[in-house]
Amino acid sequence: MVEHYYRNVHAVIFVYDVTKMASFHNLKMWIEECNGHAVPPFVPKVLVGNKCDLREQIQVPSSVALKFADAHNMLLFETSAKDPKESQNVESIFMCLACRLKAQKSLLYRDMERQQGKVQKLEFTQDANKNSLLNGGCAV
Ligand SMILES: Nc1nc2c(ncn2[C@@H]2O[C@H](COP(=O)(O)OP(=O)(O)OP(=O)(O)O)[C@@H](O)[C@H]2O)c(=O)[nH]1
Repeated sequence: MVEHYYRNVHAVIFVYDVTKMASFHNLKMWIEECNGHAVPPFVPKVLVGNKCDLREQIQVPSSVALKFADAHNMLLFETSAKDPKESQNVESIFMCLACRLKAQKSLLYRDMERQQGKVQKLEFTQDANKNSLLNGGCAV
C-alpha cells in the first residue's frame, strides 16, 4: 500500500508541527523512508513547519529548521493552516513546486529535442516555443 504513494511521485512535502519537537525529529525517519523507496534526487522536496500561529508554543526555532532544510537541500516554509495572515505561505509552497516542476520539464524537453537534433530547427522556426524550450527559469 505504501509503495503506491511513492510510485511516479512528482514532488514531496515534508510537514512537521512547529509546536512539537518530536514531529521535527521524525523528519529524519520520513526522509529515510522516502529515500528507501528510491524517490529520485531530482524530485523537488520542500520542508513545511505548520502551526506557526501558535507563537507561545513554538518548540522548533526557525534557525534550527533552516539548518536542517539546508542540509537536505530543501526550501523551508513556515505556515499556518488556521491563521489567514500566514496562509499565503501555503500557496507559496505549491507555486514553488509548480515552478520547479515546470522548469524541470522544460529542461527535460530541451534535452530530448537536443538528442533528436531538433533544437536548432525550433530556434529558427518557432519563436513562441523558443522561450519555453530554452528558459529553465520561473516567470511566476
Ligand atoms: N492552530 C493551528 N491548528 C492547526 C493548524 N493546522 C492544523 N491544526 C489543528 O491541529 C489538529 C490536527 O489537525 P490534522 O489536520 O488532523 O493534522 P494531523 O497531522 O492529523 O494531527 P496532529 O499531528 O495532531 O497535528 C486539528 O485540530 C487542526 O485544526 C495550524 O496551522 N494552526
